[in-house]
Amino acid sequence: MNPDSLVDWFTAHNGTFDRAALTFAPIDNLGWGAFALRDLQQDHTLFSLPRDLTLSTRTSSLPPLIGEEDWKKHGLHVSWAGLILCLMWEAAQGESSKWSTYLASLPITFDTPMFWSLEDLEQLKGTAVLDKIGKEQAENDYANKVVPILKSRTDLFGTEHPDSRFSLEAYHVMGSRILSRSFQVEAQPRVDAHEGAEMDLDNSSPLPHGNDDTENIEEDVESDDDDGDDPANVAMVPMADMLNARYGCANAKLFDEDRDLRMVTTRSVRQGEQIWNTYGDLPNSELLRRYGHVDQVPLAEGGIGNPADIVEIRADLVMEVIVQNYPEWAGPRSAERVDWWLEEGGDDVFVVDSSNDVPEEISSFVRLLMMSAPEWEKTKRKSRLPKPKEDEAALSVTADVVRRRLAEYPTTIEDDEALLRAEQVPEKLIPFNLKHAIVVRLGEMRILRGLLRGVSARLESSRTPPQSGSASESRKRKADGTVTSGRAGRTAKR
Ligand SMILES: C[S@@+](CC[C@H](N)C(=O)[O-])C[C@H]1O[C@@H](n2cnc3c(N)ncnc32)[C@H](O)[C@@H]1O
Repeated sequence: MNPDSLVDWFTAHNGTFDRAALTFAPIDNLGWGAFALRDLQQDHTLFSLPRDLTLSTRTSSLPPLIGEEDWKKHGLHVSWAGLILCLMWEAAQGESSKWSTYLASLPITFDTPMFWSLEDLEQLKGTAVLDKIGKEQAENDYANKVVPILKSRTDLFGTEHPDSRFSLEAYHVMGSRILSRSFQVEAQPRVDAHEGAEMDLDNSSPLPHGNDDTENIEEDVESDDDDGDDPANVAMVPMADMLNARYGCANAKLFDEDRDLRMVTTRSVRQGEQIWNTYGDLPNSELLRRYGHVDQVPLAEGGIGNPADIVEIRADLVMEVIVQNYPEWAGPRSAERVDWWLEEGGDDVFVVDSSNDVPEEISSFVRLLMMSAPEWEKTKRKSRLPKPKEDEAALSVTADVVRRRLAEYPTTIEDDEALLRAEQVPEKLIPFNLKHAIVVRLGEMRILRGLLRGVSARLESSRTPPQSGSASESRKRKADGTVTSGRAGRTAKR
């Protein structure tokens, strides 16, 4: 990559670039990055570009050549297949494409799990990454949408199949470029009443690419009133995609104006400082999946990690734990209740953050599965998810779920900490992918351990014997000397 020729190309196509304000330089393990050449005030425009210099299905020369009817007939308006085809098409045009210098500057290799070996992927077991890589879905799209149009329009794509410019490999490379570098750019900028003419690209972080999102995109494309995920809004934005991002470091952002897009400083920047965009302060699992890197910054509680880390817990694991470990608590017809939960808008995955609190959705879901038959009938009639309640049932189930969840990782926290400690010896450098996998799973396991500690402490205090003699306690005392505690009536020996 030659940043000077990129800047020359950019300005020759009506982009503006403040050469006195910023420059690009390579950085160890981050690729290229932007740096301030002098002290900059907040609201300084670093560069700007006209909308027609972005590369999307709206601006590429390919869609008009295929025609709207055929484009839709091949499903190229749904998911990223059409945009990926546009990128392959523009790259195949060589110098005659408006974007040739830009496309030539983009990476062709990636550190994302999409390109990992099966052995490396094993190291991600238990994390939120594995189910979301989307390789199979991308390959289905290629086979079912792209190959048929390649074959039916030999006047455009030639007769040689597979042509390396339109191969599956090229499809994955272009998909990964979109995944790690694209922005959400709407046809007409939204007017933000508070910010006047200048509009913040709220979704300016690059969009995800993969099978998990494809379905959402499909739904949104079909819905007239919400085009938030419309693939036509996904665009490559030359120059804006040269900025790196790190948790809490953002000092610049892309703004969408009537005629152009502008990269503007959002706070003052000192000479020599890196200019950081934001990718939305994502957890390491998402950073790795989309961008192929992880963030490690100093944490408030000590050590390093990513404060945005989260852990996903599947609702079916919670149900499994209740049915297996608490059959006496489980209300009848769990499967019917789960279906109802999903129909009422409940999630099938619960998100745990680093607050050590039981997510309200888990408490609500546990209540639903444990309520008596009459309570269940009443809840159904009201058509409202149960109010979350962090009682003994929710705490006990959560503790068991967390233990089960921790067992899904291939290692323990202690194993991974030992691996990282061993890396202090220079000749014991951990291979790149393994290091990333360790950082992702360690962040997740620490969140789970924090939650388990918090839940165990709260359970312990909820079981502390109350002052004797209260009327309600004597009502709960049983003849066999056990005392029921909590709404689910779990017994505890005194
Ligand atoms: C939008 S591009 C940014 C420009 C990129 N560095 C380049 O050389 O073209 C996103 C890519 O930059 C790299 N990157 C961005 N932020 C990073 C960070 N905090 N740590 C490591 N790599 C980072 C990752 O490879 C990511 O996929």
